Amino acid sequence: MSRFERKRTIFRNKDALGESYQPPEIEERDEEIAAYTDALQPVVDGWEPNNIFIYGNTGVGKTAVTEYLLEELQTDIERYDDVDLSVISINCKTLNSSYQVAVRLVNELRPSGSEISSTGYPQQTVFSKLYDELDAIGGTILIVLDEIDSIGDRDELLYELPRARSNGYLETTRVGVIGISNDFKFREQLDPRVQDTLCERELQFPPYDAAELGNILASRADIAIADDAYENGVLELCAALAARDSGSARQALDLLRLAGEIAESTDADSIREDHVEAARSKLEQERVEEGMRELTTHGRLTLLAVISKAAKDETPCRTREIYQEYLDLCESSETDSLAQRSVYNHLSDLRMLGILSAAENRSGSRGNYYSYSLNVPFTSAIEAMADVLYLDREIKVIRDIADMNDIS
Ligand SMILES: Nc1ncnc2c1ncn2[C@@H]1O[C@H](COP(=O)(O)OP(=O)(O)OP(=O)(O)O)[C@@H](O)[C@H]1O
Repeated sequence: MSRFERKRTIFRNKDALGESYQPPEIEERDEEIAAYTDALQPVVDGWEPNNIFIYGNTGVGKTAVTEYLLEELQTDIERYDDVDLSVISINCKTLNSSYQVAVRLVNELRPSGSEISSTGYPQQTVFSKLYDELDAIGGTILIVLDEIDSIGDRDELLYELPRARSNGYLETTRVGVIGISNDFKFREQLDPRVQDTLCERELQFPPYDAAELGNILASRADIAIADDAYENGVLELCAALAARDSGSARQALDLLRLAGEIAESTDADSIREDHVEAARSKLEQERVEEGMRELTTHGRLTLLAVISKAAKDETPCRTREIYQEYLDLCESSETDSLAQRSVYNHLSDLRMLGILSAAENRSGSRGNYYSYSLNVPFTSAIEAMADVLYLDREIKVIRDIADMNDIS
């Protein structure tokens, strides 16, 4: 028997559950699509395009809907000879200033071999090069800037680009910017003049609920999963778990894909609910581990202090109690401890990462305070910690206490 053999019992087209797959149909976004279509109408009519700003949490279809609609727009517009549309899409994730975004755009537009270097020019020179490239193309150009918040406060390009024509930098070309972001604060932080232009049309994409995620999963499962290869209730469970956590279609699809992989690797004939549960705890653990990789030693010790309180069944608990636990851990691991204020900051970071949750309590004259709990299952948290912290003795004690208290 050969070592590698094809397994196709579970998946018909596994790529259809992957990140780069563009679904042929978009489910559950009719209202957003209608508003988006309306915002794009001037392109069809041959007028100056609107600048559009799309925002919403991660995984709610901002990119998928944009790609889908722009493809339809490009097809439909072929009927009109007097409109010449080009679309340039870039992801700004690794580009954290106007300068870098402008360089990337210039290089996207230039033939290979004549790209410009990413350093060494005055910003206005790069902008002028960009205008030259845009003017050379002519017609209408839509520039999609995904994860636009990465640009930070060096956002001059977002002010200049939409005004380039009225300021005489562009003669023949009409430019529209489509900015996409999952950072709600970004819009507020923009220079008001940038806000006015960039957010000419704003579209918010809300998180999906369980029923919507169920429909998205059902239509994707038709393409991705073999006939009869998932049991009743599996899609609903993936949808419910993702809806409860984030409302993200990406999370729901990831759960289904991983559940399928687990079913496949255990030679099951179909995906069952226990595969979904296993996938959930694996993904959760990955999320905790990913968050923890970013933490400093003291961030990890702070988290371990909360885990230790959870093992004793003493969460939610206040900063001061967590701090005491942290001091004990520092002492037993012979690590110099930080002041309470710093531990407080670590608790906030852990909360931002979604590893901890915090409830605000009112305590009358002494003001409000937070009580913290783990926001992930105890087992995922302690296992992830065991992988990154070399505190075998302390971790074993915490596990024993958790066993005694039936915490899992
Ligand atoms: N309404 C939908 N119908 C079908 N598939 C969807 C829908 N919404 C999202 N998806 C799928 O979910 C995944 C995540 O969607 P997408 O990348 O569009 O999210 P996003 O809002 O752009 O997230 P981020 O802010 O993280 O980039 C993709 O695989 C996409 O195909």
